[in-house]
Amino acid sequence: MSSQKETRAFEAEVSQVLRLMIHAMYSNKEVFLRELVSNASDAIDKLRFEALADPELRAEQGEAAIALSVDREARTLTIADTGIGMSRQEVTESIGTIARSGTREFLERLSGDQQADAQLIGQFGVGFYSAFIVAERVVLTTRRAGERDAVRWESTGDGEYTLEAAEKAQAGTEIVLHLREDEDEFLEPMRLETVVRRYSDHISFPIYLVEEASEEGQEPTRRQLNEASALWTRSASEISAEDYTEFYRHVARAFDEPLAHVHTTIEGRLKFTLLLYVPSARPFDFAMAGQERQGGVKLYVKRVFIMDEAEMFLPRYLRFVRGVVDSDDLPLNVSRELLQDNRVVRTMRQTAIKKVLERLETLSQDAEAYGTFWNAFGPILKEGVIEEPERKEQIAALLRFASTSPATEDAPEAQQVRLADYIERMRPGQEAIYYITADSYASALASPHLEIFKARGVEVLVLTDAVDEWLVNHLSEFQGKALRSVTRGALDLESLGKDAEAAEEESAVEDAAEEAEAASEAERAPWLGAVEELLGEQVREVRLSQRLTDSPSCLVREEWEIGERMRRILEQAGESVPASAPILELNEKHPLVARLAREESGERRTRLAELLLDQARLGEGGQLQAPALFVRRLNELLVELMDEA
Ligand SMILES: Nc1ncnc2c1ncn2[C@@H]1O[C@H](COP(=O)(O)OP(=O)(O)OP(=O)(O)O)[C@@H](O)[C@H]1O
Repeated sequence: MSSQKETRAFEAEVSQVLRLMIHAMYSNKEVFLRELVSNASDAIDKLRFEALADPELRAEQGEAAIALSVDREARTLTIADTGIGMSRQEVTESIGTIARSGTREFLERLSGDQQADAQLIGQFGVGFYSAFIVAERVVLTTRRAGERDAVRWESTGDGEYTLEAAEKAQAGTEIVLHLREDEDEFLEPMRLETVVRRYSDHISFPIYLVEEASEEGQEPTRRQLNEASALWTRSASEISAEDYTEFYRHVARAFDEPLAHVHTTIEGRLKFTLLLYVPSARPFDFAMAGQERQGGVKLYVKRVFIMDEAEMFLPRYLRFVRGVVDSDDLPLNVSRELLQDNRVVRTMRQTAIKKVLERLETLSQDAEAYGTFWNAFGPILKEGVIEEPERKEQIAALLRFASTSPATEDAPEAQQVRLADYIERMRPGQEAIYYITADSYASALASPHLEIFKARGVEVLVLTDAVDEWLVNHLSEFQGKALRSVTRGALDLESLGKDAEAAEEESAVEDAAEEAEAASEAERAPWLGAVEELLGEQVREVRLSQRLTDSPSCLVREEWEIGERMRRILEQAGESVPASAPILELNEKHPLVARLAREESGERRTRLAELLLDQARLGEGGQLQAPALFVRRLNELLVELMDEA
């Protein structure tokens, strides 16, 4: 390895983030210490873990501790840990670049508006770089445990850094902050103590403040600032709300206020502790589909850190949960493979699921907090209905939907209606829970399929998340009431129930609908057969509609068929979906349909029939194979009508 000093440029984004961060975080500058202590604690965890299997590393372990020391004359604050340290390559990778995918996404979201960006960075956090809020120069010396050579990284945070070989007796990392002019407060022991107690009391290892001796020749003294016992091992009554929050921020690498936590120790045949949190915001790198983060919790075995993102302790649909699980029964040398099919893990997982779902139930009694949760993670929780059929009913009770009878008028599209609310509001005699799936609330509301429901005052749930298409396939009923799509199957008007108060207003609508019903029950009008023939394989059947009151036509599918939206979602995901012809329903009361029924010219009948079919396709958000043809037919018809007028 070269011992020469080399100068390198930061990735362009680093300088950008640094500038922004110093500006944005200044009002809360003390958090730099939390960040550095949090990294130090992670590094000690990692060394302890690696040392389990490696006696050489064990020999290198010093006292697992973090030391803060100040040099008043030099105006420096030093944070030293006895953790795993970093190799030269690790330093370049972790400190010189922005490696975390979340950081990239964060940068993409920057708007250029300083204030908005400042807020964003506040939620995001910046880890190591936060040192530059208070330091004009940072010197990091580190030696990876098991390696001989140490490396020194130095930067003033203005676009470049230097790297050079160094000596370091103890494995670990030492960060010297050369404080900016106005930052003398961080040379004060009292100030450091307050900050450590506020943000880092939960850290499992001792954090010492090393104080210069008051008289020359004397040894420096050291004082422990934090409690230094793993937070989850303490009893809940001894842990303040702030401690819980700061611990969450540490384990989840998050900056929000968690919405809720579960903290429980089970002592029986197995002994384990769970400290699990429900975050209030979705982390930046929490993508919804594709290469999303696995989720999972930190696994400790008898208080020793074993792994991050241990996903086997929670199901996929709870992958937003963060926290720690600590088992007394697993072996310290446990591997990911071993955890996959393990009795201890299964028990811990079942307890975790039960506790988290119960906690969500309690949380749901607080509409505001639950709304925050739902907006961040609702679509993920919905996966539970699909993933875990045994708990389907329990999870379904936690779901919230938008509805045609919104809970709040100013945000009608908000997902706030519980299935139980819906059932409570059902009209007497109404048999099913009706829903419509669509790309947006607005497009759902404009759907012709909703006409009869609107006319009858029947509430319909509006499902706009992609996962809803699967959800409804797996949730065929709730509390004994079937879930039924308004776009599927034959509609039995009786099943919509009656509303005694609105009976009179309804009667006109009902009369019309009943007439249609009578007509469809009576011998099928021959013109329908003729239209069906004209449209050929494009439709399975043409029939009179009970759904429509205003629109002339709509498409309907059978319960078991793949709907138009599901087809689009699957096709976008690159899956081919076998074509199936829908049923075309026509509204006999509509003048265009009436005209179609009595039209004698074969050519005009074809044109009208095709137009009504295309309109129905557009009405459900589908695409026309030949939009130009649709336009031509429409124009021809308009011109003819103008001529007639
Ligand atoms: N004291 C340390 N000892 C060993 N490695 C460290 C230390 N501090 C930082 N690192 C390494 O540098 C990486 C980047 O640290 P940084 O604090 O910038 O981000 P992070 O810890 O990954 O995430 P966050 O921004 O949430 O803190 C860490 O993931 C770790 O690998």
